[in-house]
Amino acid sequence: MNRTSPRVLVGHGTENDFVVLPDPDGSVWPGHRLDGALVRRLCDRRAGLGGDGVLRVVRSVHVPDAADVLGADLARCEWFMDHRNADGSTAEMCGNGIRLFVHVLVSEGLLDRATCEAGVLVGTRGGPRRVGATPNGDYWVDMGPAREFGTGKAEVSRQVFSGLAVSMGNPHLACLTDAEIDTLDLTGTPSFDSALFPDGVNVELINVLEAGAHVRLRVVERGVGETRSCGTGACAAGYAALVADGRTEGTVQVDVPGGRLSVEVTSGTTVLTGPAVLVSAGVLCPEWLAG
Ligand SMILES: N[C@@H](CCC[C@H](N)C(=O)O)C(=O)O
Repeated sequence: MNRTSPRVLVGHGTENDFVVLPDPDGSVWPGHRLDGALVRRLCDRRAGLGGDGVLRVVRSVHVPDAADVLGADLARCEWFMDHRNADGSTAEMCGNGIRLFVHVLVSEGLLDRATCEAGVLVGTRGGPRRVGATPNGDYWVDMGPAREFGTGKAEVSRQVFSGLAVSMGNPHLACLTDAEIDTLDLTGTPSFDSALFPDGVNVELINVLEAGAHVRLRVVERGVGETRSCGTGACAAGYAALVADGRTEGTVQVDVPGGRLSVEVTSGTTVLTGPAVLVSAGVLCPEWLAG
């Protein structure tokens, strides 16, 4: 390995796992180098490092499309979460990824702990999001409001589920169901109404454990398949659980296969809180990169 081998980290938020590429000045992974094919290779669980997606840690000024999505907020967001799904597509937002992103900024010495505790604004393709550390080492993210845009259906595991269409920056269909979600086979690709979701959708299947307060969630993510957690999906699920309980505000505990998240919905916003874990750090082998 030589000194020019790109650094790489692997981590997760409630077992929604990511390959993380530190690239503060945008010189290691310019857009054309980190193309869809390379993202798919990195996320391959047998031939690559494995992950539900890739997070490039880069300053906003070095991301060509950041100015388009952030507008005047570009100057307020030093850092940009350049997120890719495992299939190479980009997504507007990633609630688990952004907590890991800020954890990496601190662990790489790119952000001091005190600033992080106060909360730091991070650019995403869904707009700026404030992220901060909690006293117990978890991270909170101000995800913005859950925006409802109708109702829809999806067919998963040969069953049709109805739910609320919710935008958390990215699209979700949050389906409360009495079907025991643990028994469902979620290996297939859901079918859904493409007029309601022209850019695809993340499908949440939700069992209510305590009305408006506690749910269990499984998610089939756009661009990935079933994951062990989805932060934006947890927010959509928490919001749908509150609506089903006749409320639009409250705190919902969301249990996912990979752990537990907390979602606090108020009239103006949604705050997601949960862990971020770094697993390993190293370099990519030039031979592997050369393909
Ligand atoms: N796992 C993420 C969501 C990632 C993006 C999603 N697959 C999409 O395409 O919208 C999360 O934690 O929110």
